[in-house]
Amino acid sequence: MRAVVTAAGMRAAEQRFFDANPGVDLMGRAARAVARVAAEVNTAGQVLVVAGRGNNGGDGLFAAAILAAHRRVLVWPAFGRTHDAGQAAARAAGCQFVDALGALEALPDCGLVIDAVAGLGSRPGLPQALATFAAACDSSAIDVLSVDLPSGLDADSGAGQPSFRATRTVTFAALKPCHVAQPAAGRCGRVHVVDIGVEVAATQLRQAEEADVATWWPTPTASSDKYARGVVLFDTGSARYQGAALLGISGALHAGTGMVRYAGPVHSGLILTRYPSVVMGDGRAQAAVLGSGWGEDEGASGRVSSARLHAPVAVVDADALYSLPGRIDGWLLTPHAGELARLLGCSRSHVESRPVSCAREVARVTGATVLLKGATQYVAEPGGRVTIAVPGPHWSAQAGSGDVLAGICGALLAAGLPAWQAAVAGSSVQAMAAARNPGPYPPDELARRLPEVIAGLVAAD
Ligand SMILES: NC(=O)C1=CN([C@@H]2O[C@H](COP(=O)(O)OP(=O)(O)OC[C@H]3O[C@@H](n4cnc5c(N)ncnc54)[C@H](OP(=O)(O)O)[C@@H]3O)[C@@H](O)[C@H]2O)[C@@H](O)CC1
Ligand SMILES: Nc1ncnc2c1ncn2[C@@H]1O[C@H](COP(=O)(O)OP(=O)(O)O)[C@@H](O)[C@H]1O
Repeated sequence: MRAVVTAAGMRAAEQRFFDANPGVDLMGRAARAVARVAAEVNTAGQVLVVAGRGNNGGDGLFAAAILAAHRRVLVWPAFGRTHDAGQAAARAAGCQFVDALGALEALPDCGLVIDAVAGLGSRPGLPQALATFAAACDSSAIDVLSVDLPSGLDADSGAGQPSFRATRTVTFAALKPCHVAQPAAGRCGRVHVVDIGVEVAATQLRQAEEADVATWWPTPTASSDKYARGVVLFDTGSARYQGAALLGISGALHAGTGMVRYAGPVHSGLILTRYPSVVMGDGRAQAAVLGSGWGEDEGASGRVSSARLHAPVAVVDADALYSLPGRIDGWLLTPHAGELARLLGCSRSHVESRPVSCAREVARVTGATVLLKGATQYVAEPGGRVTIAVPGPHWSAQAGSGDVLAGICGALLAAGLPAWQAAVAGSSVQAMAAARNPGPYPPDELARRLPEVIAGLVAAD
């Protein structure tokens, strides 16, 4: 699990570090890390460092000085003034200083650009000269290494802004929200989190890693039977959305559930032809999956109440989200941004600009865990902790992916995982299956790829 720290949290951690370790050269540590990754990305070519006025520029200038020992380094102080000591070090090391025009002219002869314009202090957007330069980097496809974050992004949000687009980002001590929340995260490239000695406190926002999913995944033992592994009761689908029932069941079976019961309106012939192990009708279950493919069904609250008679907890998806039976501790809600907006009575764009606080609010009010689906998948617990799932490629943005995901989460809930782990593991494993099978697979085909991903995960654990 990786901590995700806001700019204010990072500055506070840095202050605590300096109070305890006066005189330690943190900038030197940061600069050495930048130079090390720069040398990994591009071993010998000319390097162009774009340096801003603040400490981020200082990191870039000291890195320039280190790199200049072995190769030609150009420095563009984008605002004329830069960090004084950093500038002196870069000059002493023989870096050549250029202006905006010189930087643009030199670009074709460079193998790497280091973006050290702004980091934690970055305001959204770029001034014109930098925007022109960043666009030139994009169109020349040169490697860009951003220090702390691509300048122009806001450290604390996932909002897309005119900014540098990095191939790699070197950040310090912990991830920041812009590294993990889309669309900003898509501009960071591969993110290296470097330990520079600054300790960050445990955070309420974290990002899960594959190793977490491997640790949590329920694997059968010699004493397992179908009931011990968990029974999932599905009431999903409708005459119009029959496929939703098949997709959810596929998710649960390919995620390794002990048994599936189906109590929805889709004809048994259709279900059993595809999945002969499904037991038709109600019965005792460890978790239910409700709502996928219901449509605007009149009987929603009756269907939710009926499921409560058979299962202690449920995954609540799609149209069942609007028929919640009061406080539902231990349950899992799986809205996308539009559905969460309807639950909160606000606009979709409001949810998209404040995903963490919106998901937290619904979790707090209902007592359930909320999995907010989308390009970044946030799992908010009633106590306020939010875990971001392992990210995956955007091919998964298609009708039916959410139905499969509800089924996977149902299997994990039935196996006994707490709702937040079921949500994080379920959404992560779906993303991992998509990442290991790049391309436009239909959601049911991707569900069939889950077993090989899960087998690999549990074997590696
Ligand atoms: N905290 C730590 O543990 C450590 C921190 N370290 C480093 O310090 C960095 C933080 O330094 P910081 O506080 O000096 O702010 P910083 O990121 O340089 O930004 C301010 C400058 O940027 C400018 N500017 C802003 N937005 C802009 C934009 N969109 N486009 C263009 N310019 C923009 C802004 O302009 P102004 O507001 O003055 O007009 C001002 O000049 C941190 O990210 C890390 O790299 C490491 O050395 C060691 C460990
Ligand atoms: N941009 C994206 N990148 C990756 N995955 C996405 C993206 N947008 C949506 N998804 C995935 O697609 C699914 C969409 O769910 P949902 O909107 O409920 O669709 P449906 O109800 O049709 O199955 C979610 O599971 C989410 O994981």
